[in-house]
Amino acid sequence: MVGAVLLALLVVALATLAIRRKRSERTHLAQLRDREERLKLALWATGERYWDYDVATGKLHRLLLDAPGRMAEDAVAVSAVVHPDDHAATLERLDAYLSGETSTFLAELRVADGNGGWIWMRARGRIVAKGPDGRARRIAGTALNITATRAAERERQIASEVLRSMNEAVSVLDRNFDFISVNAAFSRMTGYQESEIVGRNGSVLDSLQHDSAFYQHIREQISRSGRWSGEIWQRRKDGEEFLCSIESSTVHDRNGELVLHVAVLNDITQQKRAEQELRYLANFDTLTNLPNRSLLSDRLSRAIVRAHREDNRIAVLFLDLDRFKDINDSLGHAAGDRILRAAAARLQQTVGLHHTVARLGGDEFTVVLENLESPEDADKVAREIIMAFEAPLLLDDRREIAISPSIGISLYPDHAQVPTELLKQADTAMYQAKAAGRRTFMRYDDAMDLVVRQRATISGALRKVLDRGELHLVYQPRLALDSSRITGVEALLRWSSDEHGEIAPTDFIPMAEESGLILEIGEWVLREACLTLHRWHQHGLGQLSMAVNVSVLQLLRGDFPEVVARVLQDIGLPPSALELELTESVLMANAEHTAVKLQAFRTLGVSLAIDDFGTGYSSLAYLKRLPITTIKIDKAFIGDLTHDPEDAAITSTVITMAHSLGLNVVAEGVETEAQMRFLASHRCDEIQGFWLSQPLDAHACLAFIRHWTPDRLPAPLPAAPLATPAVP
Ligand SMILES: Nc1nc2c(ncn2[C@@H]2O[C@H](COP(=O)(O)O[C@H]3[C@@H](O)[C@H](n4cnc5c(=O)[nH]c(N)nc54)O[C@@H]3COP(=O)(O)O)[C@@H](O)[C@H]2O)c(=O)[nH]1
Repeated sequence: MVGAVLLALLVVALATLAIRRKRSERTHLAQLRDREERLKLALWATGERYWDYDVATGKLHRLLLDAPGRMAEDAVAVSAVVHPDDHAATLERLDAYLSGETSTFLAELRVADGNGGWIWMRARGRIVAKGPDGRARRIAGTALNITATRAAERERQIASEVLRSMNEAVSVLDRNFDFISVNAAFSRMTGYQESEIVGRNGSVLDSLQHDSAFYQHIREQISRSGRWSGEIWQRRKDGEEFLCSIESSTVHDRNGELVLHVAVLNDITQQKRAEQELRYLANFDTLTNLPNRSLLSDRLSRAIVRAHREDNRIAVLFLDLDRFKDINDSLGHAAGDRILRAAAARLQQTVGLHHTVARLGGDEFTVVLENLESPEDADKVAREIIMAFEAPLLLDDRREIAISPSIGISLYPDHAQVPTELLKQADTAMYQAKAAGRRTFMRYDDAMDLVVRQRATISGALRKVLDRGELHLVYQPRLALDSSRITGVEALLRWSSDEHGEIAPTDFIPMAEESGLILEIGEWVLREACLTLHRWHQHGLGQLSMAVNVSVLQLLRGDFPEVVARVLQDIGLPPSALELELTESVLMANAEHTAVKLQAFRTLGVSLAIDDFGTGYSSLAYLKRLPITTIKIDKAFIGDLTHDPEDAAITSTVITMAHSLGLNVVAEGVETEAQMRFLASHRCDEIQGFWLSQPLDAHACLAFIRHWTPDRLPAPLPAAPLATPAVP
């Protein structure tokens, strides 16, 4: 009985155990299935694939999973699925892991995709089983398809390589305009290295040329429209500002969300500067910085359009500096340039910045006055300009120079409607202002055109003057004040034209100089004057000398000393009987060259006089270095000698100084006895002028000299009770 009970209990216990085992096995199986499901889900979710590698056989067991729950398993030889090019590298990785060099097996390799292609996998694994010898038997792990990631990475690498090698500076900024990356060109351009600028805001480049609202506005525009291009000022790391052309575009993600701003920058400062320089050169005169002819005609055209619309009047003032050529020749071109610059500044200062002042070239300037109420307004400005030039121009720290302008005025709509005509008429009026004695202005009128045409006709007639024999000489005697003796005469040229009547030398000599005809005419004068003197010598007046005027062109001509020598020789006149009169400007033109020429005349025995002394810019100290024998004080000083203490002072000083240099002094333009007395009392050597005699033709002059008696001079000469010179 006890046995039966024990047996029954045993059976029950065994049955219970069996049931429990079954239950436990079921639970275990269920857990396994659950884990497997989770593994499948995890593998599916991560995209990873499970693999198990048998080290001894080289077989690879794989779980292939396409969708949750759909898992297949295969076993393949490694060599059959791994790309042959990746074998060696993969085995190296495996060795590194198995030797303990790395803690995990990790390799990227190409694996056959089953369709004849290859996919890139990143495999990771660990030893899951070891043999009794402790060596790895199985390694298991997961593999992830990284084909797309690798392609993207490669694209990213190529893109960044391209960026790096680009000449244009490129920056990538996030949606807040913080820098994410920049290329080397960007660093070169801005001075910021990538490490310094990444994370900082784009505003770090904002310059002070624009206010912050300007930059903010641009950033808003970029955010709104996704694109922006334009030119803005930016600032480099060292603070230097530069003009930058920027092309900015925005990159969006797949959902259309703004991700990045990419900006391509170009430093266009130099390019703009070059453009500006070109524009400047095309429109401005580089010497004075005033508008040039091209910009002037543009501005004048616009002014005409405005004046037409608003029914206004415009004036064009054409201004030329008096005797600028002489100054330029005598003081040199550098000084001439300084005068032009100073004159330009004086002009602009006088008319104000709201009126256009332009330089047309040389010493010609133009002023455009707009909104004039009457023509007299233009006269007023012209007068102001002339007054402004009363004060000398500053040449440099030590030197100043007095120069006056002559101004011609034309008016729109009164005289012309187009810029070229207005300029031409103002030019014509300016010439009339010059002819009227310089340092004055003239308003254009139609009669002036006639004068211009006459000038052209005269200039044409001048070419035939020698052939037609229309030239003749008159002679003005010179008197020595100490001996009351006629010492000689000055030959003065006259033109009696059949067509045009008597033409003054002041009108035709400049034309002859302009055309070069003065060379031929000058030689004729020289020969004619020498012939006359030779005749007079033969008439027993052997002490007389002849002064002949020489123009700059004659002096500069290479063989003038030879011409003079030949004429004297041809005629048989002693060189000492000839005096050449040269103006200061003639002497100062090309001073070095001139000095050599002058010496050649002195070697020949010809005397040299400086004509019109005091009107030029030479000093007696300078003239001392030239082989001059005589100075002729200009009639401008003599005319006012008796009224103007300054002229009296200058004249007496010049006489004293010239004597100290051993020079003979002749006073020109003596018209009154009072002047003659003053000059005699100040020991002037000789006089010439209407008081003694007008210029006379050869016959009359010879008669005058023959009949000259010294009793016309009161003897002894008393000291002149005239203006007291300020300088002894
Ligand atoms: N290169 C050459 N120049 C010449 C020649 N002949 C004359 N000239 C120059 O022409 C300028 C004007 O000369 P002109 O009209 O002959 O006048 C001269 C005199 O008539 C005048 N003069 C003389 N005395 C008086 C006077 O008392 N009062 C007064 N108001 N004028 C007077 O002065 C002129 C003399 O000038 P200068 O030569 O400076 O002595 C004149 O610049 C001539 O030089 C020529 O052949 N070649």
